Amino acid sequence: MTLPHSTHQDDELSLFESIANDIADKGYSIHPSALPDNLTALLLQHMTELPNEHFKRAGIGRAKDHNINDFIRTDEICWITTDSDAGCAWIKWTQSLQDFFNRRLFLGLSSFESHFSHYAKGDFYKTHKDAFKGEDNRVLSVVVYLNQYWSANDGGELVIYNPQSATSSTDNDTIVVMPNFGSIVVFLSEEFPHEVLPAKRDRYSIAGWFRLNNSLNTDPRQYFRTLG
Ligand SMILES: O=C(O)CCC(=O)C(=O)O
Ligand SMILES: [Fe+2]
Repeated sequence: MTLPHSTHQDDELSLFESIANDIADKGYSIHPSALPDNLTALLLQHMTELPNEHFKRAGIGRAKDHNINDFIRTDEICWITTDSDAGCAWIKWTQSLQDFFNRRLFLGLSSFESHFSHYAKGDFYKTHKDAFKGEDNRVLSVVVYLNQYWSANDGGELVIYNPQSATSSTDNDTIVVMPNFGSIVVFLSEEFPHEVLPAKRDRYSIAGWFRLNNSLNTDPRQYFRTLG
């Protein structure tokens, strides 16, 4: 008897299901080498071929409070648009994930924004949250990594801290993620302080955020178990 092959759609659905379950249970989800290989490779190729002048020093804060701060983060970013095949393929994938979250968790996510990040040797991003209660409409953070052959000596780990505890690298609840090719991390933007440790070689990633429409006066996150 031949078993039916699992299709690309089956794989995608079970990945999305697993991410959604994790988010509902514990507020974060980590999947090593889960982004489809062809998409990861396309994104890496596009990112490394982008001219240097497309990358700008990343800032912190939004709009009028936006500023560059060498003590907090030193990476360079380039916002992702549909101007390239790679950008289109990525935005299509994130749209499917957004639709899945909205169907499965009734999150009411209405938009997505994301940028490539390049951390050169020595670059870091100190502990921060991606959104602040009542101030921002970023709901879910998504990070994917594009680095082939990353080793434990290359640094650049993402460290995610327990929402309840003060930041300390000896904390038992601390999660350390290597920025390996195709790995996906998703977490509730307001809940988890996190940082990027200094990279010891070029580190390529995408950081993105699913947002809620500002005009909605009911925030569906109230239906989640409170994490903090
Ligand atoms: O690249 C990472 O591992 C995380 C980046 C990050 O936290 C951010 O850009 O807000
Ligand atoms: Fe972040």
